[in-house]
Amino acid sequence: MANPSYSTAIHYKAPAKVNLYLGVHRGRDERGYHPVDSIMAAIDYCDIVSVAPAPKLTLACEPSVGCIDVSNTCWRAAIALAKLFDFAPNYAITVQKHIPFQAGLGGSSSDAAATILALCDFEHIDKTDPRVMQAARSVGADVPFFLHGEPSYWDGAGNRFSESFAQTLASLEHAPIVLIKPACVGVSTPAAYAAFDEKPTAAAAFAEALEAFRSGDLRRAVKQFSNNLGEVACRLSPEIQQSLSWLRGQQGVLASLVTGSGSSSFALCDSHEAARDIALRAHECSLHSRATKFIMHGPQRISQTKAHTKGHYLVG
Ligand SMILES: C[C@@](CO)(OP(=O)(O)O)[C@H](O)COP(=O)(O)OP(=O)(O)OC[C@H]1O[C@@H](n2ccc(N)nc2=O)[C@H](O)[C@@H]1O
Ligand SMILES: Nc1ncnc2c1ncn2[C@@H]1O[C@H](COP(=O)(O)OP(=O)(O)O)[C@@H](O)[C@H]1O
Repeated sequence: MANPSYSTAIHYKAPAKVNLYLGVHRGRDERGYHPVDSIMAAIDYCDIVSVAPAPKLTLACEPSVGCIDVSNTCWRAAIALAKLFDFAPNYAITVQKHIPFQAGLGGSSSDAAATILALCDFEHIDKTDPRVMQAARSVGADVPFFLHGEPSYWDGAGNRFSESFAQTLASLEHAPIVLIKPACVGVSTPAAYAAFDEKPTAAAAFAEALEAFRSGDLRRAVKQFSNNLGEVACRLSPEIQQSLSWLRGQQGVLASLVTGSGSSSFALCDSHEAARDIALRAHECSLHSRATKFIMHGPQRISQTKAHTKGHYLVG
């Protein structure tokens, strides 16, 4: 693994997301993207992205995600930002992967956003410059969300900021969440959208959901949690449907849903204890699980000590 000099490296914690509402609509735009209404929130389950100056652009992921070049979102993010701001992307990027991939948790999008933010630090780029968002958008639909990081509504292809719920959903901060994922089951995002095209399912009424999220009443908002791409994921894999049904039957669950294109599902719980108990029981049922909490921000810079302590990374 390429090892950036930790004395000069910048480290970011890159959090995962869940979709609280996802409505996918028929049709594709000129880039092949479906129109969506997406309400996302970040959770405290993080990769660590480290960036250091180097003779040329290099990338390493540990453990491997099977792509360390142009097919990796961090690589694409570095190239896109460098082109827009006219600098040479001579940096070594390393990613400590903790967020499972093909899981609907947006790990690769968050890694890309963290890469962009670290390069902005090195290159003294104003992070509010619209070209920073442009670079994010060019890498993937969910990358712009991570530059904001607060619970928010995105439309277009899911990459156009529409509305923040940071104020109305302030009570979501630190709220308990449990994630579960059938072992060895992943869903490719393009495959999920292709399966949607074959047999589109209608999105839940969005106007009602939007009103509930705006109301500031979390109990009202949770009743509107919905994801029509999750239905597609359940169709593609019976294990996802089974794990979601299992989750729905657990004590302390306020609302549960497949996130994004799957394969993870999540539940907002009535206590951290309930979330931890569900995670333990899921583990006993051979499901991957993680109890954690909602956060109100995207990737955040962390100190060298936190990022790299004798090879162990402090996460979540
Ligand atoms: C489904 C969602 C929900 O948040 O997330 P994940 O499940 O991947 O986490 C997103 O729409 C995924 O966003 P992201 O993972 O960034 O997708 P991208 O890499 O940009 O796109 C991968 C492919 O998915 C399809 N795609 C993506 C977004 C969209 N609005 N319509 C699409 O049809 C396209 O085929 C595209 O080529
Ligand atoms: N930085 C990255 N981390 C993880 N996967 C990546 C990365 N860059 C590209 N990929 C590719 O993207 C695919 C899924 O990305 P991911 O964001 O984890 O999907 P999802 O959000 O649906 O879980 C992986 O199978 C992998 O091949």
